[in-house]
Amino acid sequence: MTRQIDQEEGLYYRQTLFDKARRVVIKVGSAILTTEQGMNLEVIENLARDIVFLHNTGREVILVSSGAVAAGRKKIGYVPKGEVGMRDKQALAAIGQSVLMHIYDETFGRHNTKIAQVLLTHSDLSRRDRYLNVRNTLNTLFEFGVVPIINENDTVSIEELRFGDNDTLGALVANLIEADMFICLTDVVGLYNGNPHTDPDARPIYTVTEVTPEIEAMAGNVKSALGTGGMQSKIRAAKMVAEGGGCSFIGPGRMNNILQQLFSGEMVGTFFLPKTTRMPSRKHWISYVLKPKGRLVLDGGACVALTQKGKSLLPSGILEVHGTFGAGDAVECSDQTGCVIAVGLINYSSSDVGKIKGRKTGEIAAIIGFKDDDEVMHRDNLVLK
Ligand SMILES: Nc1ncnc2c1ncn2[C@@H]1O[C@H](COP(=O)(O)OP(=O)(O)O)[C@@H](O)[C@H]1O
Ligand SMILES: N[C@@H](CCC(=O)OP(=O)(O)O)C(=O)O
Repeated sequence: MTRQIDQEEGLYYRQTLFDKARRVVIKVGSAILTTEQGMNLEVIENLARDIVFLHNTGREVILVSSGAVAAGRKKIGYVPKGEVGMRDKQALAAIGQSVLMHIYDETFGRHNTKIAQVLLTHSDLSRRDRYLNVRNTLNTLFEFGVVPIINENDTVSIEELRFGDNDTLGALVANLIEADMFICLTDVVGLYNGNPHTDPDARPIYTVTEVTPEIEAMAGNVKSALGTGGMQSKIRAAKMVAEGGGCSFIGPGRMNNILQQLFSGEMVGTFFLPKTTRMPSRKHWISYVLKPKGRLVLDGGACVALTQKGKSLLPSGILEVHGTFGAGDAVECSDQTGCVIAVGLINYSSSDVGKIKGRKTGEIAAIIGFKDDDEVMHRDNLVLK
């Protein structure tokens, strides 16, 4: 049952948590960065001024900026016949990314603040060594007093292995650097209980104590003309951040001095409280960064062992193996109805699990010729869903 809180209590949490936030990730969407004519320089100027204000309070700030594809479209006057295909988007991002960074460099420069460009692909975060390396680089940029500006490296990203949207990328970056606050700026005032563009009765939600299926259902499958993820991916992002122990905010990117207003405790937009128990960073990475390569179907006993007794997964409880994976890959576990109950790092390849499923741990070596681990998935590498 979600805890309901009134406006006054919501305001108290907001003021306390914004005040305490030292590390902040701000994500800005294409919807507000562009106008009919080109890049929205007024919004970018406001944003830069606002970020510099935060930076000058001693906070460490990262900007995750969309807009490369939109900027590329404006630059070459690209008018798509239908939905813009992946191939065109990759080329448009290559054109627009430099336009975007040029504008940021000039704008932040006018406020005596230096910026850095960091372009990431999914594999930069899914390989643990690269993940930690990105963290080191961002920490070094903070030490240099520079504001990192991050985008997905769309031009070289492979369709099946993309973050897909910058809301997700922003949330993953927030967890990577253990940010206190993830601020998602968009073209609506916040989360409504229905799409405000189409539902006249839609009402704003000021505080979300927990991202429940009911909250997730508030976002239909709708987005702005230039946006990618819509409200759905923003809510999912807020959930990821909450699991990692951070707060999130979704609100109006066109509002003047929005960041200054937020940090002085104004009741604008939607504020998401953190979870009281923080998921350890490594488990968060397994759960949200890695893309599962397969699925195991477990019997009733194994489901109970994992979900209620905190046990590791042994071969005897596995009924079926789906997909092709190697040792070390992320694999989902489901019950017999297909409901996913956990995800974790597997110790054996799909062909080996296929051979040892339903058998006793003591039989592993005899069946496949070796035994590196008793468990197919160790509980330290396993996250319940
Ligand atoms: N419940 C909701 N509350 C607010 N906005 C919603 C809701 N459901 C869908 N939306 C849509 O989400 C859009 C914002 O997402 P998106 O277009 O991806 O923007 P961005 O480019 O900033 O990421 C809004 O313009 C609105 O049409
Ligand atoms: N990486 C893409 C943006 C992807 C994206 O998530 O867009 P948006 O929904 O506007 O935040 C770009 O720079 O155009």
